[in-house]
Amino acid sequence: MHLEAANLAARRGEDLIFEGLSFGLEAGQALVLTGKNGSGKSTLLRVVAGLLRQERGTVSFTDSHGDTHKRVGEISHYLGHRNAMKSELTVAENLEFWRRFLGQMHGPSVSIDEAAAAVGLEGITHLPFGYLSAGQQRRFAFAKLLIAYRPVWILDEPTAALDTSGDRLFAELIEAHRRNGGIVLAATHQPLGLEGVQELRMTGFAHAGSGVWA
Ligand SMILES: Nc1ncnc2c1ncn2[C@@H]1O[C@H](COP(=O)(O)OP(=O)(O)OP(=O)(O)O)[C@@H](O)[C@H]1O
Repeated sequence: MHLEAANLAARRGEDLIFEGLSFGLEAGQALVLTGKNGSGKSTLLRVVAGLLRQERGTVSFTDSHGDTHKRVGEISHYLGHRNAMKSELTVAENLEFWRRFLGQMHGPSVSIDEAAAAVGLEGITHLPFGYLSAGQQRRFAFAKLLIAYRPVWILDEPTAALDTSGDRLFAELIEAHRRNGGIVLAATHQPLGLEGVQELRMTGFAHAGSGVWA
């Protein structure tokens, strides 16, 4: 399994945000994007997820059978700044919608109740999503990743609005995904507490450098 980005460039409006950006991730590996506000982290994640068209370059995913997919969004979960849930539907209705919409790929997935328990919120899936606190909403947005398997997780500020126990819990769920051979690409302003991840420091306006997470 392999996620490959080669020579990517992306533009927002008139500005070239980055160019010549390449990385490769094998099963179990994670890449964390860091950098100041506006440096292009969300832009890169959206390009990889297929939500934004790149100016140049390619993104591809090769599965465990050696088949290459150009539409990485189809084999990915994308957790953006917004939670992608309807406020007026219950948590269970929202997650059921996503389960049906996403369909099942071969790989580990759990029931809605199990996913709620995994994010520490069992027993409240009957509530409208809009009734929940910001942290509870973020936890259920993350539960979406557990109910339908996708090998690649693309996460934009996944721990925004979370308390300390939520931070730890998300780190454990991400690590479990990696242990199962999953690939993670995440943007963050704070360390996610993940083991052995690579870091890509985004600098914006076509200057990006890479290093190793300290
Ligand atoms: N729709 C848009 N049209 C024009 N410019 C945009 C658009 N969206 C983002 N930008 C610009 O692209 C640049 C990169 O934005 P991006 O959201 O990728 O940054 P980021 O590193 O994720 O920031 P943050 O840490 O604040 O989330 C910024 O200068 C931003 O103003």
